[in-house]
Parts: sequence; C-alpha cells; structure tokens
Amino acid sequence: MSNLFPVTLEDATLRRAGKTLVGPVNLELQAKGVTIVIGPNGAGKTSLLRMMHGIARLGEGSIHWACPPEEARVHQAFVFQQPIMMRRSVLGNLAYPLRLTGQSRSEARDRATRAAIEVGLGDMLERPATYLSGGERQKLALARALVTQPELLFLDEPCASLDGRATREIEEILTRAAAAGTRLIMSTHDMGQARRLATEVLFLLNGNIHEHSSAETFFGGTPSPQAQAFLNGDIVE
Ligand SMILES: Nc1ncnc2c1ncn2[C@@H]1O[C@H](COP(=O)(O)OP(=O)(O)OP(=O)(O)O)[C@@H](O)[C@H]1O
Repeated sequence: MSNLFPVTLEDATLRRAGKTLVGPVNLELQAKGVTIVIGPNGAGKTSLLRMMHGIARLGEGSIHWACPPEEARVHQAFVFQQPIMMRRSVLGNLAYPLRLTGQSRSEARDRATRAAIEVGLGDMLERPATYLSGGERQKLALARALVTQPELLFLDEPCASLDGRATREIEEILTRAAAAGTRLIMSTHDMGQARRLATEVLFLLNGNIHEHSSAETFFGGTPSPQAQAFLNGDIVE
C-alpha cells in the first residue's frame, strides 16, 4: 500500500512562455489502480504527467502528497516515450540506480540481474544498451524504473513506437507491477491499450481534465459526449 496517496491537485497550473499548457487542475487520486490519461494531440497529457512528477515546475496552485514532498519524489519514477539509455551494458544501466541508493556492487549486480530476467532481457546482460532494439530499450527503461521499487510510476506513451509483440510484453510487465502494488499513471493514444490496462480514466481536453471516471463508466457506454466523440474517432476540440 502506497504512502503517497491520496494525492490532491488544487488549481495546479503549468505555464510556458505565457501560455497555459495544463490547468487549473483539481483532482484527487487514490492509492489503488491504473490511471490512464487520454485525449487529443496537444490536450496536455505529457504536461500533466511532468507537472505531477515535478520535472516541470508548477506555475500556480499546489500538489499535496500524503507524505512530505521530498519523500514522494524518492518513491516515484518516470518512463519516457523515447527511453534514455546510459552508455553502459544492460546490467550497468540497471545496477546504477541501485548503487545510488547505497547498495553494494554485488547486491546491485544480483538485483539488476533479476530485474533483467523479469523483463526478458536475461540473455543480454552484457550487451551495450545502445545496441538494443526499440522494444528492448523500453523494457530496459521499465526495468530500470521498477528496480528501485517505486510506489508510483508515471509512463508517457511508453509503447508509442513499438510493434504489437513489444507492446504486449510491456503491458505484461505493467500488469505485473500493478498487481505487485505499484501505482501507475500512464498516457496513451492506443484505446485498446487503455481498455486493457485502465481501472480509471482521465480524459483531457484543451489542457484540462474534462472527465475523471472509472474505466467501467468511461468504456462502458456512459462517458461525456466529448469523450464519446473521441472514442468514436471524431475530431474533438
Ligand atoms: N515547453 C513547451 N513550451 C511551450 N509549449 C509547449 C511546451 N511543451 C508543450 N507545449 C504545448 O503544450 C500543449 C500540450 O502539450 P502536451 O505535449 O502536454 O500534450 P499531449 O496531450 O501530450 O500531446 P500529444 O498527444 O501530441 O503528445 C501543446 O499545445 C504543446 O504544443
């Protein structure tokens, strides 16, 4: 069970160059589940995730975690659409964050090896991360994010440029992480993926949350008219 939740956003707003990218957002997220963030291009999905994680500095309003903010920071991780790899082996990429938390070289190596096996990279331990395929890189990025056992994991379209097989494998890893208690907040353009993973949905329009509902309500036929239009593939503005 997470110590970070509930998290409450009060009029949280992100601005850049005089433009409001997202907000004011008022939202409370509970400790359990998989929150899928969807909406048209430019609706503010990435901006919302970055603002919540703290990579993008809040302009106005506030974000309250159930624990001190420094603690909340330590217990969360972020996976980007384009994974950033260190110029090290698969094992080196996975061991590095563990070394930063103070684990000994051999502890970090053992844990990193298990983490690689868990995501199906067990036979590539010594391969330079820069030699990996797109799907393998994203699995490594996920393993690296999960290896320190975060309570909350943000993911920004992690399967955007992956084929069906890699997408399925990533979804299996995410499903296992969620079952093991990691709270997931993830944006996607793939409505099939949203249906497969979501327990609740945040539907964004024009930088704001237009709808926050359970996956059952959202996909079960009773979303708002704009959300229904989006699900139908209509252009929504
Ligand atoms: N650093 C920035 N400076 C100025 N404008 C930005 C910046 N980052 C994003 N934007 C703008 O903010 C809006 C929201 O962008 P964001 O990437 O959050 O949307 P999104 O829903 O994730 O879009 P997509 O589905 O296309 O990835 C867009 O109009 C975008 O052009």
